Amino acid sequence: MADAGAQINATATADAAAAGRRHGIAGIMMFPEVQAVELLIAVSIFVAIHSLRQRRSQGLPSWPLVGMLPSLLLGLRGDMYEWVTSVVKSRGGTFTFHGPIFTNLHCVVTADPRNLEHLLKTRFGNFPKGPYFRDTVRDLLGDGIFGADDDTWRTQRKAASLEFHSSEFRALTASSLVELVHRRLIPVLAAVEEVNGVVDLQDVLLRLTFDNVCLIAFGVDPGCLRPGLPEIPFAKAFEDATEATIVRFVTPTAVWRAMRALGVGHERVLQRSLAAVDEFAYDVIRKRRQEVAGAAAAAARRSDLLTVFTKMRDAETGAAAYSDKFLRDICVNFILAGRDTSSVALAWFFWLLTKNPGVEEKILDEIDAIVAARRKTAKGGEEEEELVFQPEEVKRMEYLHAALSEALRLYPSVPVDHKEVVEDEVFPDGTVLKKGTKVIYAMYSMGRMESIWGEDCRDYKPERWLRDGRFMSESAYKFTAFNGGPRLCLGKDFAYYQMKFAAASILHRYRVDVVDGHPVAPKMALTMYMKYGLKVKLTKRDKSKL
Ligand code: HEM
Repeated sequence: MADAGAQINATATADAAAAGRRHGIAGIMMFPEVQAVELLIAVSIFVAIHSLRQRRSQGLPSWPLVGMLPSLLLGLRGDMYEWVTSVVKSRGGTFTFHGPIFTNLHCVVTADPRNLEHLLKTRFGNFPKGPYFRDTVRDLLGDGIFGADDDTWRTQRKAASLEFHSSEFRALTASSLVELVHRRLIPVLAAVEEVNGVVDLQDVLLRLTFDNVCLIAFGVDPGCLRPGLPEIPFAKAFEDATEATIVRFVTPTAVWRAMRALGVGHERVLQRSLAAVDEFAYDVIRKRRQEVAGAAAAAARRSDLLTVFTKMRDAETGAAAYSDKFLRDICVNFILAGRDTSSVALAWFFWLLTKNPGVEEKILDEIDAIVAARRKTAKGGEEEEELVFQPEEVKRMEYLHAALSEALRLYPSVPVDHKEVVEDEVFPDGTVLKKGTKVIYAMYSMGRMESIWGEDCRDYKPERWLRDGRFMSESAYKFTAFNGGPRLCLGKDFAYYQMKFAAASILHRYRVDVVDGHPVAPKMALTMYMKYGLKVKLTKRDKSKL
């Protein structure tokens, strides 16, 4: 055998030498070219076979070194959410994304309700937010509920849950909304209507919910929603800090850490805006502690989260249960959770109404019936100066509830969410998950799966939520806009109340028309903003109809 090998080698060397002799200097130079071409052909065949195999197994071509990144980049050029939807659908609900080597882009993406139930409820403990998420958001969110797991999360969840279900808190949410909608939102819209102007409704709604959630979390009104729509330093700092934090998710960890250490780029913006957020937060906390310590009448009346948590005492020592830093984290997390979610949902809802006038008619009929019933029972037929919807009336708006749920099904405020696998696991659909795998669940895609909602899944049909005219909720693992299981959105009831109150108050007074030609598209962010806002014109309704 050794001899045969040696003979082949000798023949090859002789052939090569002959080729070199035949071509002289040129032959010597050509020889490496021949090798390069052969190598290129070999690599091309390998890539083609590999890519075809991957195309079959994952629905996307996967290339050596860069994995599926080229497809992702192509997807990012268009509508990212639609791209994910098409891929996830082609794979029957779940697919594995292979990112480039040495990156943290590998993940499993799922839109299968069975997997969602497994992940959010059945095996909840095996799918925490995880250290990657926590480390990335820690500068902004600290140990607050959004990034926390285990006991840190449980303690806050329990305390906040008690508070969210208390009658004082409900009263606060109702009264703060009356104040914001009637003293601020309606006057701002009236001013626009009077001059036949155009306004970005998404911006107005974002201001409304930012002020509202600050009132609930801090007991302080930043005043974003005011005539002239002024820029408020705290709101601006909060927005900048959130955006700079999001950039970290698409930047390799070592890179943003280095940028943070050097104080450059987005990290510089983050540091500056965090300083402004903290200055505002610690100032409010200091004053509130003084108020609580002095047993001031004002503190006794307050039921915002900050006051409630400030009053909590350690059972053994009787000292304040929470540090200033922890109080800051609690408030910042609630503001993040509640500031944009309801407003972007409302923006999509108003846009859907302009496309579906039949739905708007039904909402108006429902509101008209409620208003008519109130007028019938009003003593001596007295007319109110201004119609303010009462909590029990808002509760009776079942069609509106369905129309908002349907908007959230198609445009969930949180379009995708993420978890990390602690121990090796298998999803109910058979997908194998290795320890440390990131799992993305695609809420936006779930609203567009025929397998979940039927052939008409892309149609806006509030009726799918109604049985005999009453709203019927869906499984949280099918309609995942509010998450599900132990981490179900804490603000869900409040958000519905807020959205219904604001929507009914606007629709009762104004017809909202999107400006002709205004482009509507989702922005690629952690929240489902409209990329270009929602430019609208308003027309006063004819009240004599009522
Ligand atoms: C339409 C409006 C809203 C939607 C669609 C929504 C959706 C969600 C989703 C998807 C999550 C899970 C996030 C995650 O774990 O990564 C969540 C969590 C949460 N939401 Fe909401 N939310 C809304 C409004 C609100 C409001 C107004 C508040 C409070 C004022 C709020 C408070 C929270 C809190 C505290 C959590 C964390 C729960 C936990 O981790 O235990 N949400 N929400």
